[in-house]
Amino acid sequence: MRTALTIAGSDSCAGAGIQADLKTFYAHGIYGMSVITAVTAQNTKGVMAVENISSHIVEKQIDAIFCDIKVDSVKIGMLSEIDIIKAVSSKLRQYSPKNIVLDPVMISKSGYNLLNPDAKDVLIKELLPLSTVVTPNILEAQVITGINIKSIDDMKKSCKAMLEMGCKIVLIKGGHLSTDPIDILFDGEDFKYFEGKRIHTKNTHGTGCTLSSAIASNLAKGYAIEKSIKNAKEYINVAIQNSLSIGEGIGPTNHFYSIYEKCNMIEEID
Ligand SMILES: Nc1ncnc2c1ncn2[C@@H]1O[C@H](COP(=O)(O)OP(=O)(O)OP(=O)(O)O)[C@@H](O)[C@H]1O
Ligand SMILES: Cc1ncc(COP(=O)(O)O)c(N)n1
Repeated sequence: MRTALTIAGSDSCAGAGIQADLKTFYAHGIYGMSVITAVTAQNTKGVMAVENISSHIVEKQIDAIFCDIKVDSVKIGMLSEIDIIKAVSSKLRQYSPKNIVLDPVMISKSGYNLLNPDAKDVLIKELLPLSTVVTPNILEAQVITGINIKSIDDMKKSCKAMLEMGCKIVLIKGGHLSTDPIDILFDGEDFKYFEGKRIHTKNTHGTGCTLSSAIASNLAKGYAIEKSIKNAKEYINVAIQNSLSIGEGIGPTNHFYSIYEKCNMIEEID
């Protein structure tokens, strides 16, 4: 059984964060584990409150897992404070897992700041270089690089800047474009484009979390990065197509056991 670990915040309505990640791992046939960095009180309408977990307990959760279980892939989501970012980066340096997918979560779809702005530079310095792939959305890429993104060319410039800042591979997601979404992957040499048709729904709570944990699931199975992203894009498409109109706000993506059968992703390849 392959395993994946999410290091992220809890979302009480389970559309994003730890809960979305664990559902995604399960749907891929991966044994999912979690290190909780914050507890958020949120629903489809917004985030009402956040309580961070102490960096000491974050470290202890990471130790508890790595000293006992082989971890094939790590996905990192919401880390809101400097001491938590430092604790996670130092523990990941200690255990050096093979695959790390960093989703640099900053602001929720409902507009709540999930990263303390003071912690941005530490996130960049400590976690960008440690990660196998970093998956910012357009706004996050803008905040990280300072490059305003209005076009595909701007996305490419931003990709290059992210590599100069220490990323090994970056995937800038185009969900927030006004056109059909296009995600761009850059490894320092080639650009790869993942194009899709926009699904017209307001229910996209947790799309970024779902995509990054689907990438982590595929890496855990042994797929190379490009194939992992291709599979993850198929997964997020089905999850958005079947997203749920529960609650009054931005509803969640939906996860099915059958999705991975449909995408033929049950096998482990190495
Ligand atoms: N309406 C849509 N139709 C099709 N694909 C979409 C749509 N919205 C987002 N995506 C895809 O979903 C993935 C996540 O992209 P997005 O830009 O929404 O991430 P995000 O803003 O980080 O998400 P989150 O707000 O959950 O953190 C990308 O692959 C993107 O192309
Ligand atoms: C705990 C947690 N992590 C991540 C997100 C981002 O997801 P979204 O942008 O869809 O609100 C969130 N809302 N909550």
